[in-house]
Amino acid sequence: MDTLENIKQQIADNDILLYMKGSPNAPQCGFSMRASQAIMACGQRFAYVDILANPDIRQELPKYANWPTFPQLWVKGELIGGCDIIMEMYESGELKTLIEEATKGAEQGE
Ligand SMILES: N[C@@H](CCC(=O)N[C@@H](CS)C(=O)NCC(=O)O)C(=O)O
Ligand code: FES
Repeated sequence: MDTLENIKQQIADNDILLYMKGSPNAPQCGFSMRASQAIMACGQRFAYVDILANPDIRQELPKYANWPTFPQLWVKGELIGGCDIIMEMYESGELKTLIEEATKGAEQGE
């Protein structure tokens, strides 16, 4: 599968998906660390892709997303944003609501 198809598949298959540097348990950059910790604090399972281990995705996703940096949080096929937006939404409580809503859909078998 080519990289763009792979990206589209990942976004379609995972209701909550974080593209990041490293993993939630071993983030490789402060921006990815803060973003993954905020999402973990919302208490739901989420998928992630380590873009340091996938340089083709690191190169292609910013063009597809029209968003130049990592991390990138995608919920239900839509780009939510990067670290700044994730932290703002976390602090206002919006992130928890968004993540919980996205998980509810999955439980109903959508
Ligand atoms: N203000 C950004 C900070 C993220 C950022 O600047 N990321 C940089 C450094 S980790 C990046 O992804 N650069 C492109 C790259 O490393 O491929 C946000 O809110 O997410
Ligand atoms: S890897 Fe240097 S700022 Fe993210």
